[in-house]
Amino acid sequence: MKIDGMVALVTGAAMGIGKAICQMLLENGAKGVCLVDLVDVGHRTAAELASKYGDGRTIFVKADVTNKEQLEAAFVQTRQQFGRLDIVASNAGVMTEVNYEMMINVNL
Ligand SMILES: NC(=O)C1=CN([C@@H]2O[C@H](COP(=O)(O)OP(=O)(O)OC[C@H]3O[C@@H](n4cnc5c(N)ncnc54)[C@H](O)[C@@H]3O)[C@@H](O)[C@H]2O)C=CC1
Ligand SMILES: CCCCCC(=O)/C=C/[C@H]1[C@H](O)CC(=O)[C@@H]1CCCCCCC(=O)O
Repeated sequence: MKIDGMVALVTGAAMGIGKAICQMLLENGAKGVCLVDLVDVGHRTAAELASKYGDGRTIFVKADVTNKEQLEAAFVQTRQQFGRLDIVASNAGVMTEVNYEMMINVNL
């Protein structure tokens, strides 16, 4: 897939598969990537990717994907920062037997 110049938003991007998706997008020419996650580690991940792939190509928005207002704010900030939004990777997910409702809300 040709992604030169495209802008992406990736949820659950602070670590794991989400972080790897961000790396893949940046390596393949994405103009910018918005990392969305509810943990502060996302700040460090965005900075690490910026130092590797170029300043101005990543932003981090702290948001819980189950919170409509926070998630919408992430979409708005992405468009404000990069001027467009082409790709959304809905990657955030949890697996827990303790809080089934929360698991469904995050994963769906
Ligand atoms: N690792 C695996 O073997 C498999 C993973 N998956 C799916 O792939 C996705 C990523 O998995 P991993 O990278 O292994 O998980 P991970 O646990 O390493 O990373 C998940 C990220 O999602 C974030 N997150 C969790 N709840 C959130 C919320 N409410 N709002 C925003 N961010 C939230 C976490 O803070 C974390 O940074 C998940 O959806 C998982 O269900 C599916 C099958 C297998
Ligand atoms: C197949 C189990 C792999 C577990 C290794 C792992 O890294 C777990 C990651 C979880 C992450 O923290 C959030 C998740 O949802 C991941 C677990 C996904 C498990 C899928 C199991 C599918 C199946 O039952 O075959």
